[in-house]
Amino acid sequence: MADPIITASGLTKSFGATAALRGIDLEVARGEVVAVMGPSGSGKSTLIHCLAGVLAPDTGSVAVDGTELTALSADARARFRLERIGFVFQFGQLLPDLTAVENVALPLLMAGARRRDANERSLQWLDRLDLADQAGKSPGDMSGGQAQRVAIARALAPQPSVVFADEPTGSLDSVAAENVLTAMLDVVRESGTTVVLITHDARTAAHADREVIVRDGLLSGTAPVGAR
Ligand SMILES: Nc1ncnc2c1ncn2[C@@H]1O[C@H](COP(=O)(O)OP(=O)(O)OP(=O)(O)O)[C@@H](O)[C@H]1O
Repeated sequence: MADPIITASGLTKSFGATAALRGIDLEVARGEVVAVMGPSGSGKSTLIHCLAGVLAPDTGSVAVDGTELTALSADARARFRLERIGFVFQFGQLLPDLTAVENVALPLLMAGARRRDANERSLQWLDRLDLADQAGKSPGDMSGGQAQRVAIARALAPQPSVVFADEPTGSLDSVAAENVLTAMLDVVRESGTTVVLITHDARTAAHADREVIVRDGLLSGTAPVGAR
């Protein structure tokens, strides 16, 4: 691969007697959108947690955007995640007492931005996700799809090297899921952000550039979307 932003090799990870990853090699190109699929319990979440530096693998190495994560201390990995990695979860995990604009500004403030700049950038990202009119609302006063788009704005606003998304539309009905996914991928492709997303849904995976299948802790296949 010409310009991989993620290079993982020989990843293994066990939890007690459970071997969650049993030797995974994976490269992801800069700007690529990769869908990770596979049965429940096959190791998908463990894989993206290792790629994102949330978990340290037992063996193997992970490099993201030129930084060897497996050589960093837990503290240094946490700093790296804050500055360079975005996360979107199935349930947005927005802070309920903050407004949309405050939720999106939070990681910018934590990374050292001034409040005024953080608010300005936060508003710009909300606008890009068609949420300008929701900026002052708290998550409880929005639809599930709107709240998920706020979570996406929050993940993208710090301009991370890679966004990891774990079932980002899994809690939404199919119409809302399609809208949220399309909104996310529009801004992702426009900004050239790399995305690795876990999904059980073939329609969601169809929006990616490539599918990667995980089975029993191993990659059982990888193919460009549309090639199957
Ligand atoms: N923190 C943990 N402690 C113990 N076992 C774990 C832990 N995390 C994952 N596992 C086990 O590792 C295996 C892989 O789990 P993982 O969550 O990576 O699978 P998954 O493919 O993401 O599943 P799902 O699609 O259901 O979310 C499973 O057998 C799971 O029970």
